[in-house]
Amino acid sequence: MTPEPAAPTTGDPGVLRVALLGYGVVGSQVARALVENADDLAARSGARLELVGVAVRDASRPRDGVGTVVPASLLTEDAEALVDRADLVIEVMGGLEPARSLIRRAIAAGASVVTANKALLAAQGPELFEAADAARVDLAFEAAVAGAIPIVRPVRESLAGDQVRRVLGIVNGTTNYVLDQMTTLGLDLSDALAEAQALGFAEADPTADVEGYDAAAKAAILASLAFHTRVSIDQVAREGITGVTAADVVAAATTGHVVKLLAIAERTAEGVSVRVHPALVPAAHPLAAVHGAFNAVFVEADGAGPLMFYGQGAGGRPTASAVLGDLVSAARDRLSGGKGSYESAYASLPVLPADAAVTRYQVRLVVADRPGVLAQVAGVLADHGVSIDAVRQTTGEESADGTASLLITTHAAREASLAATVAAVDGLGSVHEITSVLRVEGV
Ligand SMILES: NC(=O)C1=CN([C@@H]2O[C@H](COP(=O)(O)OP(=O)(O)OC[C@H]3O[C@@H](n4cnc5c(N)ncnc54)[C@H](O)[C@@H]3O)[C@@H](O)[C@H]2O)C=CC1
Ligand SMILES: N[C@@H](CC=O)C(=O)O
Ligand code: NA
Repeated sequence: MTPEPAAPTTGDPGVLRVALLGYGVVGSQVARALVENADDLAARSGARLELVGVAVRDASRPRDGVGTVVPASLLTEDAEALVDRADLVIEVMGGLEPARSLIRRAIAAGASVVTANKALLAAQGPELFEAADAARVDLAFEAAVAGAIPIVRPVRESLAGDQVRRVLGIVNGTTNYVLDQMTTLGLDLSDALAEAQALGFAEADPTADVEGYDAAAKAAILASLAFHTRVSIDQVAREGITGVTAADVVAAATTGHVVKLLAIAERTAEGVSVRVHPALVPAAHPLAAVHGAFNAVFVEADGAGPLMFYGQGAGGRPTASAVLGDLVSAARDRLSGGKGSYESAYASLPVLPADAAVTRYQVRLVVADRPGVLAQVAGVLADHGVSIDAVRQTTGEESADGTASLLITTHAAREASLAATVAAVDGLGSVHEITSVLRVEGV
């Protein structure tokens, strides 16, 4: 039997009660907009969106905007009680718990939920979506992927009649900011990361950014939507940017590339492949021009062809914009007695292992500078079925220590073949060091 649609519970059909869970970088901007733009939001929603409380860990701590924009009396440390008296719940506290339990509690009570929490959705999304579907309430999450950029809605709704083949992009603002500062200003990773944290781009634990977990969560969400298949974060092949050195960034520039952390989700004949890793992108590619905390996502679909989405992927106000868009939609759905779009996982495609991915590579190595070494290295690649596209010697023939630096670019090869090849090359007596192995994308 279809459950009855959830209905506003205030008793006043002209008011919807909004609970805000979290008053950090994003939550403080959401609260500000709810108060300052109340009339516009009411006109667009069809009801006043009344902020009835803000859950924080320590209500006595002074905070920007509290006591001026937001009445201090709205702050509470009792998130459960707050959820129990809301029609719409905004979860911007982050983390798995208590966010998950509070969202479950809200849904069970018939409230609609808006969240920016990609870590939670990529780990436990299916359970939450099923609960929301059963209760016929919205669980909206545009802010969870690429901040302000409308990407969740286009992939889930606008492309629902098409066949998406590939999603590729920059989906983490912090790492893009860090790599950009390393490339353009020569900053080191830790200094650039400290700046990104100060600007409010990074996660509470920035390891999630620099080790690629945040991008992997977003890749899992996008792949799930694009391919109508459940993909969880642990099915995403992940490599962060902590292994990217200043020398990699400089070497990339000498070959006309920039280093970017990419998220790639592809539909292949065998299933779905989802990966996150640093990659060399040609300097002329549009992704190379994505600077600071901006994000960009390319989507390729059979009918639509190529699509490109670009904008601010992190930061309080941009992310709050996505949260508020979802809030207005959820309010409208509620007032019309229905629920917005459903998540669909009907295709249930197999999610392929990491080593099935196929891509091009650039390998930098230091070898003994003597005749026959290049042929030896090339032979190892050939033995493993990895074909060479170009070889470049990057130190002159008169190098003082008798070594030469080589830069080998391969044609597309399977990840597994490349890994075996690199191990075999590393074992050659004439090879002193493999300096870096980076994938090449966007060619
Ligand atoms: N900062 C950004 O640019 C973006 C953040 N997000 C997501 O938005 C969410 C919030 O991020 P930020 O605002 O940056 O984090 P934040 O760390 O600045 O703020 C989190 C807030 O939640 C509160 N909080 C955490 N646990 C709590 C608990 N158990 N009880 C009560 N309050 C609690 C904290 O005290 C803090 O006020 C996260 O899920 C994040 O991944 C999504 C897109 C962009
Ligand atoms: N830490 C994230 C915030 C937005 O999702 C990022 O840097 O992209
Ligand atoms: Na978004």
